[in-house]
Amino acid sequence: MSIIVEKICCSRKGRAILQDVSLMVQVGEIMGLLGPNGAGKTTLIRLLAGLARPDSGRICMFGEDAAKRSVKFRRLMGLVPQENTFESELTIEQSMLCSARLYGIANARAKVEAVCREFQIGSWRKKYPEKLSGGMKRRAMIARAMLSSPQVLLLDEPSVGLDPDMRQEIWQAVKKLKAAGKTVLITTHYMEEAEKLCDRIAFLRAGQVIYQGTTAGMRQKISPQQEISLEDAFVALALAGRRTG
Ligand SMILES: Nc1ncnc2c1ncn2[C@@H]1O[C@H](COP(=O)(O)OP(=O)(O)OP(=O)(O)O)[C@@H](O)[C@H]1O
Repeated sequence: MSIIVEKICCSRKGRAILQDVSLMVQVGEIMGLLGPNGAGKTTLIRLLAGLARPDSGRICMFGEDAAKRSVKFRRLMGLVPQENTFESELTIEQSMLCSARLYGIANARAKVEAVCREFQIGSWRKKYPEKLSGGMKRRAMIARAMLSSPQVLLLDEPSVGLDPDMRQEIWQAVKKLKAAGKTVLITTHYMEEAEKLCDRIAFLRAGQVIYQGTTAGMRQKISPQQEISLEDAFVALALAGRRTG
């Protein structure tokens, strides 16, 4: 098992954000985190990345306990957050070189070359982030996260705000990660993305995992007799929460 999340509870300012969240992600799997706004997806990603601590529960990656905050744990995973994190005064290439040196990668320049080739980051790597489209930046962020050769990639809404063309490019990049045997956890509001990209999904609502399985399984669970779209299944699950909550 690549990621094990066991009974995680997390609160902020006295309010429960995640309640008893358990999740298992297999090695080489693309797992999608779905759910309405405010369900707790980003909070879970932040906990997995070691950027915040849960109140209780356990997170393990490849057998390494997150609570230990070890270098080994941090090196297991690469995080691609929602917002652009490239330095505005550095070119993409300079930023990548800085990251590679911070990671202590021996031949930093060669590694940057290799990931740029892998993720088709051409001559535009010499440009400053403000000159690049959202899709280019997002692809470069995925490439940068790969510099330390992590086993697990955490992608927080990687294709939000991108046109269909750019979105497909991001999907290709994510498929490359899977082909390389990486485990990917991805949050998304795009049902097409979940359907086309994710092996399995977990649906969060008000801080709880209420479904874990395939997208087909979720559609079937909501409407066993008649085939419905994933979007309709999503809305039904989200609305059921509003009625009971
Ligand atoms: N540091 C914090 N202090 C107080 N509340 C917080 C904090 N971080 C998150 N929250 C709250 O926790 C809830 C879950 O937020 P989170 O960003 O994890 O949801 P999400 O599922 O990623 O939402 P979205 O789909 O809109 O990105 C929200 O109600 C948010 O306001």
